Amino acid sequence: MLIRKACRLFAGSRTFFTIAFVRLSTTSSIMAKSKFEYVRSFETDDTCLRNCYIVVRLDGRNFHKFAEQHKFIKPNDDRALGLMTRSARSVMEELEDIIIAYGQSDEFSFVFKRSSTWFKRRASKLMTHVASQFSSSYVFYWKEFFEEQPLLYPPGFDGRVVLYPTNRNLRDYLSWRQADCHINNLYNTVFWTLVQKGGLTTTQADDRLKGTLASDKNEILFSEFDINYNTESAINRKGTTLIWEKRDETVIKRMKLPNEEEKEVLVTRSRRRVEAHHCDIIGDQFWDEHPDILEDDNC
Ligand SMILES: Nc1nc2c(ncn2[C@@H]2O[C@H](COP(=O)(O)OP(=O)(O)OP(=O)(O)O)[C@@H](O)[C@H]2O)c(=O)[nH]1
Ligand SMILES: [Mg+2]
Ligand SMILES: [Mg+2]
Repeated sequence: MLIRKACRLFAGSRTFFTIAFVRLSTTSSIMAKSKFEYVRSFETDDTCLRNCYIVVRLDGRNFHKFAEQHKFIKPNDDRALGLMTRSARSVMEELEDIIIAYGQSDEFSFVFKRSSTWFKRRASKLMTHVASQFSSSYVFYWKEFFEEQPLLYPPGFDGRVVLYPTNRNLRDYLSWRQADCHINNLYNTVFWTLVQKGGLTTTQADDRLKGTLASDKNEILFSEFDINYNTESAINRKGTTLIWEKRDETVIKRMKLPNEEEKEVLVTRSRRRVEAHHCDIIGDQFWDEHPDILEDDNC
């Protein structure tokens, strides 16, 4: 009522209207904010424990079907592995504090350094950033690897966060993933060799391999197909490990010194780059050769 009167009195004064409107709307939005703000307390604290390595592992959703529909080569498709590695590289380059990543098949694990304070160590933020950067990169770079094969539908990746307090725990985690790569790849290699070269049906190949040990599988490959498993592609046997490494880079620069003509000079500088390795990470050699990856347990 009072406001309406005041409005009539000051009709024509734009300033008054503006001030009154701003005051009213501010008051009501403050009231609304305080009324609704309690919902924030429903958010749970998902801060990762300090001094632990934070591992985010992604895995392709229903990639059995995705691989069939996109005609992935069996048992290993270099295009698919290349695209996974390209996407993981993009995650490492875009997101801070990832010291090492390990991938095989449709999965990739990313390890954040122990002392990372990125996103206040909030598990959900870390995981969703990794998953979304990886997924969008997978789609973005698809054509670079699959050329004529169209992407038929948007792929998805699930994510989980696991904390490892000691260097031994972290190394054992990575060893577990590499052992999984080895077991699956040996099985898949023999299975598809029996089918593709041995003429067995998939059911017959499955039956033939029931109860066999790794040594039996190696023997089948060697004696029946002349294949030495140890000389098969390291990417497939060992998976892909990505780490940051310093490399010297030489570029040509045009320079002009006072009282001299402009000339081209070679400039060498050291740059950090994500490098891929396809080697054993279970033994000590890799870790001895790259002592900067792990932080001291006693820090
Ligand atoms: N042909 C072929 N298939 C692949 C390749 N890489 C991954 N795959 C497929 O992706 C699957 C990945 O296995 P899982 O992650 O255990 O299973 P999934 O079907 O993705 O199911 P969820 O992860 O539970 O959603 C494999 O079983 C293969 O069918 C490849 O290079 N070639
Ligand atoms: Mg999967
Ligand atoms: Mg998987």
